[in-house]
Amino acid sequence: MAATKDTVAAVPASRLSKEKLVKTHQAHLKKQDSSPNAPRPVKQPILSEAYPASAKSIRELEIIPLSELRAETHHRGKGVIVKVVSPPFVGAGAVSVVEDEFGNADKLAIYNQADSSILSGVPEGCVVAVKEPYYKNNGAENDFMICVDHPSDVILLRFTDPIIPEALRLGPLLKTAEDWKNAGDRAFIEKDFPTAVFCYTEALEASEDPTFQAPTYTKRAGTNLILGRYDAAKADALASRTGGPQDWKAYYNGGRAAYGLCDYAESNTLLAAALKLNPTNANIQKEHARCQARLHEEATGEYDFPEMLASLSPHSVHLDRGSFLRNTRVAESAHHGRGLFATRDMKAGELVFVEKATLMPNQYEPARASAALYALMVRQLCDNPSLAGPVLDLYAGADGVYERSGKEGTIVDGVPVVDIFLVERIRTTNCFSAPRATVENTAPSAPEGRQAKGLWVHASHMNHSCVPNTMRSFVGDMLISRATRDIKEGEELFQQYIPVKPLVDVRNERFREGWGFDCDCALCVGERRSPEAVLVKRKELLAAVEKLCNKKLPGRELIPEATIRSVDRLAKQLEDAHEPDVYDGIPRLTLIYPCNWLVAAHRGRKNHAKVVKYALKVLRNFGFWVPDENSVWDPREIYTRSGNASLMTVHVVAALRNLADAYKALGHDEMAEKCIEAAELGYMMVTGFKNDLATLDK
Ligand SMILES: C[S@@+](CC[C@H](N)C(=O)[O-])C[C@H]1O[C@@H](n2cnc3c(N)ncnc32)[C@H](O)[C@@H]1O
Repeated sequence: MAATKDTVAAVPASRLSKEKLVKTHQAHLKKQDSSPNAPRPVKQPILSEAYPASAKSIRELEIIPLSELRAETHHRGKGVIVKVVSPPFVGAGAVSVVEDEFGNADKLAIYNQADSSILSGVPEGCVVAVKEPYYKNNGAENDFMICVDHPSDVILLRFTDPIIPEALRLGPLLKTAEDWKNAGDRAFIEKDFPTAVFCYTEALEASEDPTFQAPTYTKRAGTNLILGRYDAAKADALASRTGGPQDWKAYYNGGRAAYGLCDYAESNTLLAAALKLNPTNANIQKEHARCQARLHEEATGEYDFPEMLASLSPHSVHLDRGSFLRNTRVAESAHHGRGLFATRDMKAGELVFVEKATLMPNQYEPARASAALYALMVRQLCDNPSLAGPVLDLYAGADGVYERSGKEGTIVDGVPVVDIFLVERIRTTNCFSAPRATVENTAPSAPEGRQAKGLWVHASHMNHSCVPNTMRSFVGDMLISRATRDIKEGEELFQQYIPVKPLVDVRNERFREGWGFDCDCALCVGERRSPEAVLVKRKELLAAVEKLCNKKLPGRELIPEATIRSVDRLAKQLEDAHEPDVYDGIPRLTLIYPCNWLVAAHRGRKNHAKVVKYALKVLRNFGFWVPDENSVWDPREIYTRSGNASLMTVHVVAALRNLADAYKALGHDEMAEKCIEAAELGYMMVTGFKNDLATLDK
């Protein structure tokens, strides 16, 4: 058990000796050598064990010897400085044997370092500082280790850092700036990019000569670009300028780095400066044109969605596209905290916004998707501190659920403070599941399929409603949001967090568990007006009708008239259990399943008039306006005349399509055509762009 504020844990009576530690470690290393390419698991944080990242500089902490570490204790206000005396054993983290200035040895486990960090493989001989270390038992009685969960709690010290105690000091390994630069070049050629960055940094520290510094900055910029450390690459590129005509390279690299950060406006400025100095350079021209295309998408929302879909492959789900966000803005919400709002009127079906994922790993394996997103979030926050602003600002649960120090994302001791428990809370509260492309999996009966998990910062500001005015879909890592009804400027935009369950208490249980809220949408508020006895009755009738329907599935067999009559009877009872004053203008979700079943059963028997009857009920029960054969109506009116409490789903599209088929069979061609047009508009809301309704059958 961890020591609390009131209890002080004891210093362990005995610990493993250095000899024993090294011997066991070497045995582990031997095993590792025999399977060098084993995949590295991700150690995902357990939120109930959360503790904050150190927000202090190592220079503010009291440095203590390893022998003073207490078991199961977070040593607040303290730090240790140790030399790594073994190669690392690399698994979910990197485990090494370390030694302090007094000759005490211990085990150090460093987790959550990205491959781009030199600390992901903690080189033997380096000296590190662990801030506010967490010391814990490792199973056996005298087996302990320092466990570093937060990546910013461990700092690689430069060899010349005066904080290193005399006994651990090696002095600089290499003498001159030129030596370090050459070492960097060698590491670069060997593709050891983190070491190359380290060596170029030492080279830059060792020389003040601008004619040496400029090309070294250029080298480090290029290496950081390869590592995806775009903030650092941009800073290095700009630092490499000399004021001469060769600066085109600095602007070019800076432009590429800004592009990597999806800051296309800045990228455009830098690339334009590069072009000015070197107008005929084909690489700059190409990057500049690419940047212009992104700016065009951001400004207009013009995308070639079919081409984007066609470009997806198992290796490529990250689309090189800009985000179109200008129809929306973040502002305070009457429902909860911040929300997303319309900045202009939008028509049903129109693009509300299109957002490129802030972070989405190409990992659709259900068992790995969450861990992969978590690992990517940690890596990117370490590698590109400018991301911290938008990502760490996201909602992470009610105040007090997880205390922030306020230092998260700020640079302390040269690295951004990254709190992995906060990252995990933000992930669970804000991430979306995304299929490779929504259109590939829309058949109403299709199983959910493989989904990646991703973070879309802009979309994350949207609150939930069970009867939302927008619908999201995906093509690769692009989230497409479309209006499901006409939206007025200034209106709050809502989305469904998860598919809503028919029973009000069941679905709200999910919202409470996942996000800590009770929904106050028109449907939930309305349904809660039903007396408890009626809620119970509906629950029972729903269970009974589902049981009956599940016995025979209309897609597979011809349903006997007697069974249809039984389902119809129960559906009628269920319908009667909806009070007209409560359900005026809101969906009756418990009726969807039996009505869909009845549509399919009657389709199987070619009872077209009955198909029309029950498909219209499906529309009604999703809260939509129901067209009338005897009146003049426009297909868009399905979405525009339905009030503000309809629930758009692929079942609505399927119902409209079934209606169209049945009307056609009955000789009502005009109704059939209008229903098809309405279905096509609805299918665009569901899939994100215009798609052939026939893909519904795949
Ligand atoms: C992804 S965030 C949405 C943005 C959030 N409102 C903010 O202030 O940043 C999800 C959180 O918003 C809140 N939320 C979302 N929809 C809500 C609703 N309909 N009613 C109350 N709270 C809601 C919940 O606390 C949920 O955990």
